[in-house]
Amino acid sequence: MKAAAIIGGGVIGGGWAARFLLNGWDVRVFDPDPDAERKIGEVMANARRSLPGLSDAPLPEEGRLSFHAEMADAVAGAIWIQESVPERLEIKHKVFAELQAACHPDAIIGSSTSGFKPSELQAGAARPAQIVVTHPFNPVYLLPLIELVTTSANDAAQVARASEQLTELGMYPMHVKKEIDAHIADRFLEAVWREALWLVKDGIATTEEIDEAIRMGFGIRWAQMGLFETYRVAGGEAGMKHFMAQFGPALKWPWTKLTDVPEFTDELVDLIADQSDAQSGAHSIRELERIRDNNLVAMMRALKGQDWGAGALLNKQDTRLRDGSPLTGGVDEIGDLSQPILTVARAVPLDWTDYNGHMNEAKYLEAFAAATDRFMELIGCDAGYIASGGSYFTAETHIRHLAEVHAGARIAIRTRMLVGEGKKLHLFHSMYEGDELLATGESFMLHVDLKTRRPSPPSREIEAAMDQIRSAQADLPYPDGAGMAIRQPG
Ligand SMILES: NC(=O)C1=CN([C@@H]2O[C@H](COP(=O)(O)OP(=O)(O)OC[C@H]3O[C@@H](n4cnc5c(N)ncnc54)[C@H](O)[C@@H]3O)[C@@H](O)[C@H]2O)C=CC1
Ligand SMILES: C[N+](C)(C)CC(=O)CC(=O)[O-]
Repeated sequence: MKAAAIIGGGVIGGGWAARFLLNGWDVRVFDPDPDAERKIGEVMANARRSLPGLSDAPLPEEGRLSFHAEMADAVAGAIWIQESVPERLEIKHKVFAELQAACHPDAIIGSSTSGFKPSELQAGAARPAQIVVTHPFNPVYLLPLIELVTTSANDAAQVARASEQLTELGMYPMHVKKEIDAHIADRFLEAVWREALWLVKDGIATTEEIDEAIRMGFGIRWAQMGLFETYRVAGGEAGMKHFMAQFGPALKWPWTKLTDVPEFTDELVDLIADQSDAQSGAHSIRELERIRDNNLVAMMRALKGQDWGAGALLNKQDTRLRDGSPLTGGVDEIGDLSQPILTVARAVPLDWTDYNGHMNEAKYLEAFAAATDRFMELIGCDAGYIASGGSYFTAETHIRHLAEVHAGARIAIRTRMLVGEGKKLHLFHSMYEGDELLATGESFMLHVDLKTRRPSPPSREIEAAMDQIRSAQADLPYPDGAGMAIRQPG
């Protein structure tokens, strides 16, 4: 089991703790705040309902979380140390000195700093080469980008190791080789924030109007294509050169206040805080976090469907998680066939839940359909076979709901083949959380010729795989709840 030490468990340290824990790492926290344990507990509750369901593959089991009164204790055995203490250079230097006196010299020390250059963090350190910037984005448990900023003190092997660990955590390490204050993304965010502050100060727009201007338009566009790709499209058929020729001159017009910052007078701070209260004060911060997480999960899962941007990254992570698991391969590769076969193992995504606060009925069919697809693949009815003209069509389905299922629940589906002979395939799926039976789904399918759209016998290989499963499962009793119909109560 890998261990990470979290030094500073506030907004960002808490998010890092969740990212590591939910990816199977043990996490050891040091934070002098007596409320740190409660705060991380609340971040974990949000993360547990949102992060695991981003994946359509099984995540490792959650790691163990522990809190330590001494920094030296927290770093014992840690191969990754993530510093997320307040953004003050003298505090960070003091923390690095204490850390390096106690931690393993090969452990990576990543700093969450939003603005300091790695050379500033490394200055005066006992082992400068051990320290890199790993700048995350809030919420760290959902957003993949990490700006990995290094100096010439950091060797290539260390940078590769850091990138590898971050990738394993489902993140997107972007190696920023040329250090600069505030890295890449924060320079951008600061520029936008400065401009917004002027718009409020000058009475042009309220905080709410500015947020609407972002989220009703270019914000959605940025989330999927960024800036340059969006502008390339906006240049029409002539592309980027035409876009630059048309809109470049406006950059010199007096549209922006650029690097000027409005004075943070009491008046300006009150104006912005009051507008923000009027805009969002009906919700607590935890409620806003949950709304944000619901939206982020829905958007990222939509991008998964397009295999694009952050969604493409999630798909790659699913492939890594499935690799070597019993959820890939054919009948000869998955081992014991004598028990119901594991066909799905995943967490329930937030966007599978509904107004009743539990998994929507349509999603049971989606989960059981995934189990059927996996079973078809297992017996040889995979993408190649389907492309050659054979497949199965479902003729009848019956679902029973036996217990409530909530967002983040780690479910497993085990599948019995009740009939697998000739063109007939009759499956009985059981959905569990741990040992608790949550639902069953029964499907009757017919093998078809995709050209004639008529029932037809499957290939010899599929018949042989079904024979193998049938004989391995011959002694299993007929499952409880199979072959039922809806009856009149009483
Ligand atoms: N809040 C944000 O949106 C982002 C912040 N960051 C960076 O993350 C770092 C932390 O920021 P936040 O989490 O927002 O701050 P925060 O104020 O929420 O948390 C800081 C935590 O550090 C603890 N702390 C203070 N002195 C400590 C020490 N000597 N040893 C251990 N813990 C100590 C505090 O008790 C507190 O829990 C900063 O460097 C910041 O620039 C990075 C990305 C986004
Ligand atoms: C405001 N901030 C500079 C601390 C923001 C970040 O560093 C990244 C983020 O999450 O927006």
